[in-house]
Amino acid sequence: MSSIKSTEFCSCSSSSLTIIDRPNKHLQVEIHHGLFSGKRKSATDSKNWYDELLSNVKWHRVKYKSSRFQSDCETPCYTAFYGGRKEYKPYTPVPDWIKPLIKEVTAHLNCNSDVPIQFNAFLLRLYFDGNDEIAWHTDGRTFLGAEPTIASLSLGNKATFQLRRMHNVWPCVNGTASTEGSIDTTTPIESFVLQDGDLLVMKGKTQQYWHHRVPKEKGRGVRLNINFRYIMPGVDAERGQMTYYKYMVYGDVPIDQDPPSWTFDEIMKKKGGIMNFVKGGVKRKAAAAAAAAAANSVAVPLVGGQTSDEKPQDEAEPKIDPLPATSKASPIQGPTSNLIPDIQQYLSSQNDIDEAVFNSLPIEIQHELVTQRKLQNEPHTNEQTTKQCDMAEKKKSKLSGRRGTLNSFFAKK
Ligand SMILES: O=C(O)CCC(=O)C(=O)O
Ligand SMILES: [Fe+2]
Repeated sequence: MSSIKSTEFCSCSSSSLTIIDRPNKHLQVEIHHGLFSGKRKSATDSKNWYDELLSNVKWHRVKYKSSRFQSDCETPCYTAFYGGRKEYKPYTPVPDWIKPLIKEVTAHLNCNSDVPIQFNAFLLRLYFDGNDEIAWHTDGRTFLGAEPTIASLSLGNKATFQLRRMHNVWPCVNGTASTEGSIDTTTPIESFVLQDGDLLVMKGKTQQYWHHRVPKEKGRGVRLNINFRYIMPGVDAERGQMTYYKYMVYGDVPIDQDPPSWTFDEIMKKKGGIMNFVKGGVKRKAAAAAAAAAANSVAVPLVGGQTSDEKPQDEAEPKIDPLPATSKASPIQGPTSNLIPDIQQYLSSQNDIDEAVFNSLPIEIQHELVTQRKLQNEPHTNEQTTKQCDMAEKKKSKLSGRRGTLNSFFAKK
């Protein structure tokens, strides 16, 4: 394997790094903070990768029948998969637009590493909101090697990433899948908050001894994750690659057919028609605002579901305590502060509206909703002319047409 150590793109010196190295617990994790966020563009590439992903990726929500459970399953977040080994099928070449990002992540890790690091398989996840998740799992697989280096880039909304120690996670003794009984309850769960642009790296025996997950979190907005792995040639690699494509792309759709997929804009529409209101150019801001708003909201992990590229989870989730509150979202910032009383009144009167979701909406939609409420509630005075009433009625009916879609978007889940 040729060395790809390079300082060409290296920004190691200017990024802060958290290193967790606990050999007695077989835990080896690094977090390279804020490396690839929109705010801190790299020296060589001015693209905002969050926007690039939202514009370019076609996402899947994979459905498959679990033979173990004899039931229909759906992955708990949107997924895509690029690469693997060309000699195996299925194989989707890594698209050109994402190559500079991969090059940069790889170069960055190599300038901090004595052994050459390379990646050929890329798992992409879109967590649309706090109901999307990935449950406890290990990334450990024979075809990734005994001690794989797995890098994971977070973009957009912050999220909680947790690790729990296991006794028999991978490779499982006697082929028995890990169960609740295998959790090392004497070792506390590790929790990190991954922010926009953080690159988390798991190394050494971490996959052999630890599960990780991203739990559901109330109020979380759009988050993206790219997971960088290297499928080694040889034993099990072909089957392994097939498994990735099955659980990230095809599900039960045969590989000679096109699996269903959606762009981010289509997902937004599917989620409740918000794009009907958002004119070109504003949509990225809407997603960015979603990230910012939920970043300020209180993080409360809920109970997990099932993994996606991994086999369905076969264990009851332990309930974990809610995380401590960080900072509470302010109802609204910036030029619309004169609307604060109206907005507060609006939010307190709308039991079915999630405040974090409201805060993430473009300002003009916030205005529209508040105006809509005022129109509905304000009694007409005797002084009102017929013309004014007509106009108000017209506006009311225009807005109520939009209301259904917005309400379904807002509905607290
Ligand atoms: O979204 C994340 O941070 C983690 C994703 C993950 O664990 C995986 O893709 O295997
Ligand atoms: Fe993982």
